[in-house]
Amino acid sequence: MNLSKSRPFHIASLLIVIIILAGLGSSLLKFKNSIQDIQKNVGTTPHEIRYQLHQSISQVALIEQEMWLRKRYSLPYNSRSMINRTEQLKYRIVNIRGTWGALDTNLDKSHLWKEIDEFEKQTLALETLLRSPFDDELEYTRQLSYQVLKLKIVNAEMFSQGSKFLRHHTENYVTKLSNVATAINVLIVVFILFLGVLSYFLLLIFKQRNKLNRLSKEDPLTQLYNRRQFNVHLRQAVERYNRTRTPVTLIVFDVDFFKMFNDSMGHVAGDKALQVISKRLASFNKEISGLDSYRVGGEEFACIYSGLEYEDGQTLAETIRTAIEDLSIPHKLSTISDNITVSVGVAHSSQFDVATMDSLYSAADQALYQAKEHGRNQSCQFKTD
Ligand SMILES: Nc1nc2c(ncn2[C@@H]2O[C@H](COP(=O)(O)OP(=O)(O)OP(=O)(O)O)[C@@H](O)[C@H]2O)c(=O)[nH]1
Repeated sequence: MNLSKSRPFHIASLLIVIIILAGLGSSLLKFKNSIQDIQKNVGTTPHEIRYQLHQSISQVALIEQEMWLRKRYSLPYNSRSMINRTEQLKYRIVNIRGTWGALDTNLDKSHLWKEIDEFEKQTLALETLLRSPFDDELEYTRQLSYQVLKLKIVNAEMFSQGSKFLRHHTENYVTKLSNVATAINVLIVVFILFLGVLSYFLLLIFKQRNKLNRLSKEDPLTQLYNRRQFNVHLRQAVERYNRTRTPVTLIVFDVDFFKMFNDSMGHVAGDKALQVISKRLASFNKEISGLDSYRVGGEEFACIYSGLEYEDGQTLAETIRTAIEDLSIPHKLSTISDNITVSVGVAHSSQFDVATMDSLYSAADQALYQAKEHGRNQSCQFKTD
């Protein structure tokens, strides 16, 4: 994977994620507002309007009833009580206007305003009549009954128009509500899909990252740690030694006469032999806690072990050397054995006042050279002068 090429892809993915999240956020906000809107315009406000309309009906019914009682018991009509009732009706009209005004609807309300105006006109006419002096009681009673009747008729009309309007309005909102519900369903599906796609891409990115991370540390032929990781670990071990005096043993070894092995057996067999040796080293890593093995060159390997004393370094080197010989990989052209052997060099941090990566590595390499010089298939410890 080309990292420089994948950067625009990552930026684009990030932008898409941000846009989708922003879209989801604003949709949820709209959804919350819609719910509040529906609550107000389908619940609270229509309920209040219905209450006001019913109140006006009962108020007019009370006026009519009082008229009838006054007629029956020959009481005066233009009493304070009757005038009070019309005043309450006027107050009711103000409330009716207010509640209708608060209803947020896209339906035309103009005919409702006309009904309310007419109702108010008839209420005022009744009030004027009640406040007016009269001479002819019979005629006055007739006019009053007629006015109450008119008031009752416009009241009934206002009530029926209002109820009809509220029914349409509610149906309208229920449609809107079902649209909102559909939108929410779509939103949920989109969100789930988005989460699915996001998880898939995240998984892909993590897998790629892990793979890249592993490849940057691993030797492709043997799956041992590579030279780069060897450098990192050796630097850390040496720094720790200089800080805390935790001893570091460095073992480097090289297959004997490997050129001849390749020449006689072929490169593929050479590769296979390197893999078999590496597998044995990998099992050492598991068996000996704190030991790490590396392929540091073509047929050159290294082991780092922190915590081992100087005297035990060569014992470990010998263990590794004999284990490789015991693999019994036939080497026909070797002049020292029938099988593949290795020569090993060992260096120990205690051999330096201030150890460095280079000094330790160069010491182990010198010891390896000594092992080769002395006939191969053996291990040598670095000797200080
Ligand atoms: N098959 C195979 N051969 C490799 C690989 N890397 C290096 N080699 C071979 O390892 C051989 C190393 O040869 P030399 O450095 O001459 O050492 P040698 O033949 O092992 O002899 P001494 O080290 O002196 O015992 C070369 O022929 C390289 O081609 C690899 O990955 N696979």
